[in-house]
Parts: sequence; C-alpha cells; structure tokens
Amino acid sequence: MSIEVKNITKTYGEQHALQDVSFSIKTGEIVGFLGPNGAGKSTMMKILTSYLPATEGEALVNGFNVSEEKKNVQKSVGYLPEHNPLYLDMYVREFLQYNAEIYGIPKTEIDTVIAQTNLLPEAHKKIGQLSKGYRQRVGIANALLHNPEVLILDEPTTGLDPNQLIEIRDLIKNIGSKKTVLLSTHIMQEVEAICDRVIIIDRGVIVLDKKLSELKSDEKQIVEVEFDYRVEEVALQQLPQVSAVNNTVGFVYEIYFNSKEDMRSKVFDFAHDNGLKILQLHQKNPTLEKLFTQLTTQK
Ligand SMILES: Nc1ncnc2c1ncn2[C@@H]1O[C@H](COP(=O)(O)OP(=O)(O)OP(=O)(O)O)[C@@H](O)[C@H]1O
Repeated sequence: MSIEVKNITKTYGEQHALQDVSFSIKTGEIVGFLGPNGAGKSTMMKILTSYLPATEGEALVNGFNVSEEKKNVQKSVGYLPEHNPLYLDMYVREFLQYNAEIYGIPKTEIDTVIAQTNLLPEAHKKIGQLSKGYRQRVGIANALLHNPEVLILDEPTTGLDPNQLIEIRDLIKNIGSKKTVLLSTHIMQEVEAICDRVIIIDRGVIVLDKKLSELKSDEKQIVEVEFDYRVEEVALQQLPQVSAVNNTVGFVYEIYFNSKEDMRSKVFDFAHDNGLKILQLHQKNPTLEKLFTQLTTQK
C-alpha cells in the first residue's frame, strides 16, 4: 500500500475537520479526493505530508508513519499545496535549482523534471511572467524533484483556462502511470478525466469510496457540448436515444442519452451537418454526478 489512513480525526478547536476517516491507496493508483468546499480535503492532505498532526488515528505513507517518521514521509511524497507557493522573482530553473540544493538533490534532476512537465519552452523565464498553467507545471516539477513514490496534489487545476486544464490533466495522467497520485478537487469531471477511483468526503466524513469503473452507468450518459452558436433544443432532441436536453449556459448544452454507445460522434456529425463548430465536447458520468449531489447536499 502507498497510503494507509486509519481512523484519522482532526479538530481545530471546536471545528471537526475530519472524523474517523479511513482509506488505503495501492501503489500506482490515481485517486480523486472529491468534496465540496470545507469538506476536509486539504486537512487530510496536510496530515499525509506530515505538515499537520492528526488529533487521533494513524496514517502511513509508503510504509512510514506520518507523525513518527516525518523525514521518510517527506522523502516519499511530492506535494503541490492548494495555493502553489512560488518565488515569482526567480527564474524557473533558478527556483528548481534552489530547492534541489536545499534538499541535496543532484542538479541533473532539474532537467529531468523540466522535461517531464514540458517546461522547457518557458524555463528561461521568471516565474512571475508565466501563465497560471505554467506556474502549476513549476509547482508539479518542484514536487517531482526528489523523484517521490507518491504525489499529493491539492486542487491542481483550479483557476486554469480550458486549454491549460486539459494540458495539466494530461500531465497528471502521464505522471500517474508511474506514481501513486492523490489529488483533491471539487470538480466531478476532473475525477472522470484523470482518476481510477474516487473518494468523496463531506463535512469530514467519507461518504463514498469506489472505482470509477464500478460507477459507470451502462445505459445512460450525458454529453456536454459547447457550440460556437445557438442551437434550438428541439433540434438536439432529434438525435437518436435522447431523453432530455438542457442549455446550461451560453451555447453549452447537456444532452442526456439512453445509450451504451459513445454518442459524442453523433453530436459531432450533428455539428458538421448544421455548419456548427464544436468548442468543447465531453461525456459525463450521470451516476457520479447524481451521487455527488445526493451525498454532499446539506441535509
Ligand atoms: N487552521 C484552521 N483553523 C481552523 N479551522 C480550519 C483550519 N483549517 C481548516 N479549517 C476548517 O476545517 C474544515 C476543513 O477545511 P479544509 O481546508 O480541509 O477543506 P477543503 O475540503 O480542503 O476545502 P476547500 O475545497 O475549500 O479548499 C473547514 O471547515 C475549515 O474552515
């Protein structure tokens, strides 16, 4: 096991941030830690990186106890905190070099992580001059410097534009093929795009822990599409096996299909036949959406 959490409770004064939380993550898994604001995601991640002590319970990372073997835990974990702390006046390479020196990491690793995170075209710039997406890459490169077995990423894609979002998701997926990854998010699509498994937490309590493959609905799917122009909902309802169409915002539509087959190609053909351009197109898992709403809505 890469991560083992056993009955962790964390209180801040009167505030119960985590209550009797247990889960384990196998080596090589990419797990999404999903929950609404204030659910306890960052608190759990800080405990797993030995940054915060738990009030009760025990956690092991890479076999090391987070409260008793902090050094070994930190060697095993790469951590990207929620507000990615960077020195904006430093150049990318200088920043990575600075951190490598502090932790006694050979200089050769700098080129490795720059290549791994596709930072090379921006590596000569000051961090303050980089886009948010590239700053996230610097944060991830920094987390990878000591070649840790486990990566803990706290909301790695918050605030990114759609292109950067796709790039960072691809990067995490790629890294996840070699390492164990725990990433927090409050975006369901994120989990579907990147993760093997989802753990949903709400008000400090785990309310669901399942593999995504177990959650996939066989008969239903939602296709979310953004066109470059307005489309009548009735026109989309003519697509095969449509049960409902919902214009969520602007030219973005959710199309509910009763079908096992991937219906994105049908939506693509529809756009082509009607002279429309597709700006975004993806499938959503109605089961996960429904579960998230059911499990995290204030009772
Ligand atoms: N240092 C602190 N002192 C007091 N309360 C805190 C502290 N840090 C977090 N909390 C509280 O603990 C709860 C869990 O917070 P946490 O930041 O872990 O949630 P989160 O799921 O990461 O939220 P978000 O998605 O908004 O980042 C919240 O109610 C928060 O206000």
